Amino acid sequence: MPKFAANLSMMFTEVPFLARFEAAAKAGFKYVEYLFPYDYPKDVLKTKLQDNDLQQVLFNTAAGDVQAGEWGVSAIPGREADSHRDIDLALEYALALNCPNVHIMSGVVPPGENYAKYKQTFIDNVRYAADKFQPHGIKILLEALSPQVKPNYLTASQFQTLELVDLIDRDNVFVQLDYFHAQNVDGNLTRLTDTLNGKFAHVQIASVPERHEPDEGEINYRHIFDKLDEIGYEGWVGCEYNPRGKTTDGLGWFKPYK
Ligand SMILES: O=C(O)C(=O)[C@H](O)CO
Ligand SMILES: [Mg+2]
Repeated sequence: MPKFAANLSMMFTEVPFLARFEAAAKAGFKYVEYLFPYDYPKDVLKTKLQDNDLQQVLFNTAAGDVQAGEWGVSAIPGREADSHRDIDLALEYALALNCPNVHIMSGVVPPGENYAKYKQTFIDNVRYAADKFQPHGIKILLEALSPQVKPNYLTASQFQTLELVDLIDRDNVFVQLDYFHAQNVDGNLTRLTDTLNGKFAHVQIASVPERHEPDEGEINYRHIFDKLDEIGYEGWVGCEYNPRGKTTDGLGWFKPYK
């Protein structure tokens, strides 16, 4: 049975971020993920996890200058020092929060730029991270983002990310399989799951097309959850969706998994 993690960046937004840990625990979650921890001291977040008996299972490297259109810097040629700084900071937080997975954001490739150079820059920076994280047993996750969410992101297809994982060639680097993006770009989710089996180490879910609770839209998540059980997937499933209304009003789908 899948282990579900509440995504505190998108769920429980009825309350301030630091109150979402308690809200998620009260709703029955034992695991949490969120985009970025860096606005808060490590000990504040650690206390929130401990007080609510929660395990952190994922967060991202920093986004860069979002106002300027950045969404990760690790693929941007010339920004290697920023990438390594972000990776080092992410390692500090992962160790402090006992978090087993870190998603390294690649970045946007502006039209007309040299895609191959961005790709090689990302490969080199992820290898830097993989070698630093390896001794601590922390996994690195790479994610494809659909163009309607993040135009010109380094990878849009799960197959592009799978190629990166193979080229990077490190034992602790895996695909972050977000079924919302996978359905929007690749489809064929059952066979895709078979293709990625052994190469993905985190899953995220949301309905398509609305990115709401996994109990509506064109993906049959009951089937997906059974598929994950069938292949023996032992990672977490991040609930990275925008609730239709009040978060707790939309948790009927979660009841059988508490
Ligand atoms: O956007 C997503 O699906 C993610 O999981 C990243 O964390 C942020 O782009
Ligand atoms: Mg995602």
